[in-house]
Amino acid sequence: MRLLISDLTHRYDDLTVLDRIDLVLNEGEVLAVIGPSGCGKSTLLGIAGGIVAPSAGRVAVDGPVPDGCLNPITYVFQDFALLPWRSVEENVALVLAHHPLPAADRRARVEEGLRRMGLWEFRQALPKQLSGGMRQRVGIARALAVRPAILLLDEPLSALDAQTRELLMDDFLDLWRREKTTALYVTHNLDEALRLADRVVVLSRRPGRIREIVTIEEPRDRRLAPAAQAHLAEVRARLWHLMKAEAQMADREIARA
Ligand SMILES: Nc1ncnc2c1ncn2[C@@H]1O[C@H](COP(=O)(O)OP(=O)(O)OP(=O)(O)O)[C@@H](O)[C@H]1O
Repeated sequence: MRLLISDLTHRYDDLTVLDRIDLVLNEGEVLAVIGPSGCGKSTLLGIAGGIVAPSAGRVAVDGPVPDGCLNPITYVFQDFALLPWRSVEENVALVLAHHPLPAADRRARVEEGLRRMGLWEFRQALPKQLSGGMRQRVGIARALAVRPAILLLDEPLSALDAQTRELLMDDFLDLWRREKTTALYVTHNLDEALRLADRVVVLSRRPGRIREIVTIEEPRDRRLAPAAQAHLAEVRARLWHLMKAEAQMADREIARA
């Protein structure tokens, strides 16, 4: 399934946050969105997920809904958004609560999501008994339980320390190696974008406009290999050059406000 965003503009009252965004997320593609603080990245994700109605323009999906998919476009949140009084498996099951499913199918989906994220042994734990990384794995398992066609990830690793971020990135890579994933991935972090994305969309400072879309040619699996480093360093320099000027200007605007 593809996600098509055309001529999208969004305003909160007088504040224009996104300006004429045209973007296609292709099936099987991971598209990272980076840009300075406040440039409208989360708003873009909210509009893509149907939570925020755009002021102008359109978001459409194209292609058949895959078998077993209960919610074609599904979120993974930055702050995990788990219910603290529910166990891991109950948190995952929650997204299935409003779907009329046979009990066996419900159980199978929960188990599948938990196993895919290495959480099966922890199914009866409460969120507070888990590390931050494990909590985010629960958030991902919950998203997977609906078998989404498109994942929307809003800075999913930003609440985690650097080591845990590395581990979670490995989890994403494992998951995406095993099965085709289509994802829009908002991040502040250039290194995450360079490890995980097929293409990187650089937004300008607010109002967010597309400054450039940079393709990372190196296959994801080979990005840690020495032979990939020259290409990745070149892409990183290009992305940083684009981001730096925007971030500096955004910083000055925030300082003046
Ligand atoms: N519901 C809202 N009502 C009014 N203004 C909002 C609302 N949501 C966001 N904004 C403002 O819109 C702008 C864009 O916000 P958004 O969260 O989309 O940016 P962002 O790029 O994701 O920011 P960050 O990188 O800091 O997370 C910000 O100035 C924010 O304060």
